[in-house]
Amino acid sequence: MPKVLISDSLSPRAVEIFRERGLEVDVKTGLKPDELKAIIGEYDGLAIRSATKVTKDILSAATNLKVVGRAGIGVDNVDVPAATARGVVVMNTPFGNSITTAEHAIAMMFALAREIPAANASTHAGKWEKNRFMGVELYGKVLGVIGCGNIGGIVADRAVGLKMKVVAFDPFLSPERAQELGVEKVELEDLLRRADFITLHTPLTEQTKNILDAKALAKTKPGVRIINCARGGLIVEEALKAALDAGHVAGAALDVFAVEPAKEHPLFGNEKVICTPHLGASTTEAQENVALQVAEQMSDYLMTGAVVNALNMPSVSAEDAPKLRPYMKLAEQLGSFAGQITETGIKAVTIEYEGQAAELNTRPLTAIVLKGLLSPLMESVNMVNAPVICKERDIKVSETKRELAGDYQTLVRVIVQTEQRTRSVAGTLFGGDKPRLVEIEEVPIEAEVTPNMLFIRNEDKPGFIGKLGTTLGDAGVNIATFHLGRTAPGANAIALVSVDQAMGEGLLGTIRGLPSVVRAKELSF
Ligand SMILES: NC(=O)c1ccc[n+]([C@@H]2O[C@H](COP(=O)([O-])OP(=O)(O)OC[C@H]3O[C@@H](n4cnc5c(N)ncnc54)[C@H](O)[C@@H]3O)[C@@H](O)[C@H]2O)c1
Ligand SMILES: O=C(O)CC[C@@H](O)C(=O)O
Repeated sequence: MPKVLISDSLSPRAVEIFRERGLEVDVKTGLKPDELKAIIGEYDGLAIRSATKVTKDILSAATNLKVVGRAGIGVDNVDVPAATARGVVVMNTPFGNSITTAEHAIAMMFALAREIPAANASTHAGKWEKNRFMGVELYGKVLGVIGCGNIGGIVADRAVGLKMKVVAFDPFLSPERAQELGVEKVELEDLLRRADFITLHTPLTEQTKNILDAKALAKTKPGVRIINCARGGLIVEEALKAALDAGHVAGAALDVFAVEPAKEHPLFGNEKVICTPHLGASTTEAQENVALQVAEQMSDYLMTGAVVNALNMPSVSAEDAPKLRPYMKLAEQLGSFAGQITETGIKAVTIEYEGQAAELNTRPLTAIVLKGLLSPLMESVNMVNAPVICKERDIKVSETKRELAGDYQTLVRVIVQTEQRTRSVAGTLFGGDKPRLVEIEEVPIEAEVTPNMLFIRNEDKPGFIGKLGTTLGDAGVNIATFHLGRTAPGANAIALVSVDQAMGEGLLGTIRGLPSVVRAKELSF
């Protein structure tokens, strides 16, 4: 039974769902990195929010870990490349807290416009400072949205409802989506110059880090108010302090900080600054949503192989997972076969899907072909990191799909182009779920893949089969099955022999020395 650790505070719904789905679950929050490292090896899944840092070091001890599930959006607390390298799927819940976070940004904007926190504190202190707090209306003001994805889009929609004019900077925002939202797509400089309020909703990336630095802040409209409910590193906090102190920025509302938890900060105590402790996603509804989603996604993956919302792996729906299962086996066998008969550097791989196979979600199949292909050539390859390894090594990967599959209702063919030649291997499913090889290097054959196999390219001449059988028999190697194929009588032929044990280089050398043998290779699966 797969075992999951919940290491941050998640809604109790997550525990219920894991148990209902037949998983064992432990809840251990507030673990120090060393404490997490000491126990992570026991778990197949790790469910987190933002407090747990899933570092390379933690992952190095995660010997059984298959999936990290982030109950939320940002995965900047997970070393995704390190997880990918170890074959750990990283999932998030991209929509579960979007409305809640957008509402927090809108609440922050109202709070800034009317200085509600300071007025509240003053009134509680019995001061009744009616003349001290003079706010501004939102009506008719320009809101600049930096990052107009899920959350930015909801903020823009709400702001349009408040009769604000919304301008958005987001290189990936399509003109159609901008029109649909009723926002004007602008460049960053334009946004900075025009906005009365600026709200940030991008992920923290190399491009967005410090997007509001001293230079950018200097270009903003005097009296601008800034809201950040995305990530701390988007604003240079010292530059913001200087702009507030100079009176250029009228106010800032921050839910996120460069270093969290932020227990001390140069902006704390400043009346122009409103702070919340990363509460953007903290509503009952959002926490139920993300806990439920992450538990379901992780359970699906661990119990059925379905993949949803993964950042480092193609999606596989729960409906597709059982259909794909026999194909996954076939695809891995084909990839492994091709990898084992390939002797020189791989330049390109083409995976052809024909007939029924062409109608499937082929991305996971291609990923597992690549895993099979690379496994004989290097260590620690899995279907999560195999596509990345191919990219890093300039191995061009392509897929083709065809409706008709010749003699077969369904066919997968792997074509590997090396520095010297092209090799191919194809297979089908017999009875819908039994993988069979049906073509090797364009020669038709019909064989089941078994743990130990001998692949021979030979000249189609009499006497070859007898000599091979005698050689294997003399070496005490039992033949389980023997498959032959050729393109025409006397032409190039292949033999694929399933044997009951590994053979070793000595015996293989003898086989290579037999008349008619062009090439012999021992394969293991
Ligand atoms: N405060 C919180 O509790 C809280 C809660 C949820 C999400 N978040 C943060 O909010 C961020 C946004 O979430 P989302 O669901 O809207 O993500 P999203 O992926 O839907 O949207 C992000 C948008 O940023 C845009 N973007 C990327 N690079 C950009 C750049 N260089 N300049 C301008 N725009 C750029 C993208 O095109 C995308 O449209 C998350 O990454 C997360 O860090 C915070
Ligand atoms: O889990 C949280 O409270 C914060 C979540 C938020 O930062 C996110 O990226 O989804």
